[in-house]
Amino acid sequence: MKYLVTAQEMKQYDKNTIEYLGIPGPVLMERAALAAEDFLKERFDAVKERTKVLIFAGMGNNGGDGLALARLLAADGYAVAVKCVGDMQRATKQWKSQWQTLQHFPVKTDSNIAVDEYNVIVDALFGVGLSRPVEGNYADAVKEMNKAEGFKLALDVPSGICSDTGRVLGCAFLADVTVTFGFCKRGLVLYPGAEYAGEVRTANVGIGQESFLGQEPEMYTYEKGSVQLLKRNAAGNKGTFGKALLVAGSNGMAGAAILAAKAAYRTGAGMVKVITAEENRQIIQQGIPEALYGSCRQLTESLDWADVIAIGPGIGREEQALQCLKTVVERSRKPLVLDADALNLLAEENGRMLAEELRAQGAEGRVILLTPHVGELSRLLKRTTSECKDDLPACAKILAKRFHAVAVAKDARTVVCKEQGACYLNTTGNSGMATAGSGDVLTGVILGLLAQGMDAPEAATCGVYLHGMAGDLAAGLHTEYGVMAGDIAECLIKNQNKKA
Ligand SMILES: NC(=O)C1=CN([C@@H]2O[C@H](COP(=O)(O)OP(=O)(O)OC[C@H]3O[C@@H](n4cnc5c(N)ncnc54)[C@H](OP(=O)(O)O)[C@@H]3O)[C@@H](O)[C@H]2O)[C@@H](O)CC1
Ligand SMILES: [K+]
Repeated sequence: MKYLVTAQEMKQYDKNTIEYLGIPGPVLMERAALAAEDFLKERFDAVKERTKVLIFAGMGNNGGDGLALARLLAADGYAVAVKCVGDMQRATKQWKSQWQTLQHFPVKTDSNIAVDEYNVIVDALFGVGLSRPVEGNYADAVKEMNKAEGFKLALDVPSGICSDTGRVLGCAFLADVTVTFGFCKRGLVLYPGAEYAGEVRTANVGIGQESFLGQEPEMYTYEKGSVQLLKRNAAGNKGTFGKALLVAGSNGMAGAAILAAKAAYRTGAGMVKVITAEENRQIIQQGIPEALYGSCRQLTESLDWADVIAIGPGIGREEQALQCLKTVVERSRKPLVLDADALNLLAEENGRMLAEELRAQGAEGRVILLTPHVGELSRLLKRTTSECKDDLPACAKILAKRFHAVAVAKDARTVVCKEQGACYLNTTGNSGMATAGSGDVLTGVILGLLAQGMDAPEAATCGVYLHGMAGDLAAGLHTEYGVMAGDIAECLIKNQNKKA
């Protein structure tokens, strides 16, 4: 597990480290600068004589890191220059102290620095202290850095990227690599920040879990290779691995049901039964002969049969779909995944009572998982899609609380939230997965994991991770252009623990 922090959390952990653990701020700053220097040496030591480093320093402690890095590099024999941006009178105490020390080292700091003479550009304008859009001299500096041709390194956060949301505030530095200090910031993983950050290296500067003082970060992700599936019972039979009921596919939408059912099997479910429109019988039985088939009339008895249920992929919004949803909600209390049109129906006026019923069931302890994409989320929360996109974790949390459920908010970086506790942000997957049917596969994956007895939050996080890994494998075979949902289902669980 890897923590992802907000600016406020990071500042609190800095403060705890200094005030409670007794490690002085200048020590942390020195370690931050040393970590950045280590990285540059790893890349450029072999061509040291030809490496000229230009550091743009703001007036906060991020700028202080930049000054400390300039000193370390100069002492190591690199050609270094520093361009200060901002009013030195207003610089932080640590900045001023770094500036004084720097005067004893051969670092160019005068005003006539020609940017095109440097082949490494370091951005130390703003870190977690960015509080408003970048404008004026700062915006000019960002543009100058972006225009320069050299290798681009950001210290802590690319300037202009909001550490919490990954949004661009005004304009932002486009880095090749970001060396971030202590913990990875959320904004380096969320888009568009992730694109501006380039490759992210998280450096240990002496701020660790001891600095939480009981307040853990509210977001985490899985590192590649860290996801564990439930151990399979060698003596098990198909009943051992769970009976998964899938209500999916209206007339003409059999594909959604096939994809989800396939994904549930590929993830390890023992038995999958598909309840779908009568017209789909033949195509389902040909498309996935391993699945049991039932018509909508057999729904009630199938609810008794099932261990876990998913409803939504391809069901449409017609009366029959609403009736199926009503039956699933009212006639069963078994773990339930709601996706696609099941969510749209809940968001509509004639699904309002059903949504209320579901909320009440969630409050009484029914296991509910909701898997909306941004559009479905916006309908459920009655917010615009850009409001949801701009702060997906916050919106997912609202949904989880409203339904006392696990919310899986799907986007380029999918978020999983429970009512209480930390959110999971997924980092596997690629643009190839933005393709029809990809969400149906995810529903099947989560259903398959639930069927095997995984608890709901874990099935959601693990499911999203595995789905993304399968998408990455599929992109390896077909490129991000060529991935189709069926490829994702085919690649499930193959080498899911392959390291990056
Ligand atoms: N604590 C520690 O010991 C450690 C800290 N570390 C480092 O410190 C960094 C955080 O430092 P920080 O808190 O000083 O904030 P930082 O990002 O430098 O910027 C603040 C300055 O920018 C200004 N400002 C903001 N937005 C602006 C805008 N749009 N346009 C113009 N000005 C703007 C803001 O002005 P103000 O808002 O106060 O008017 C203030 O002057 C952190 O990212 C890491 O690199 C590491 O060394 C590890 C140990
Ligand atoms: K920076």
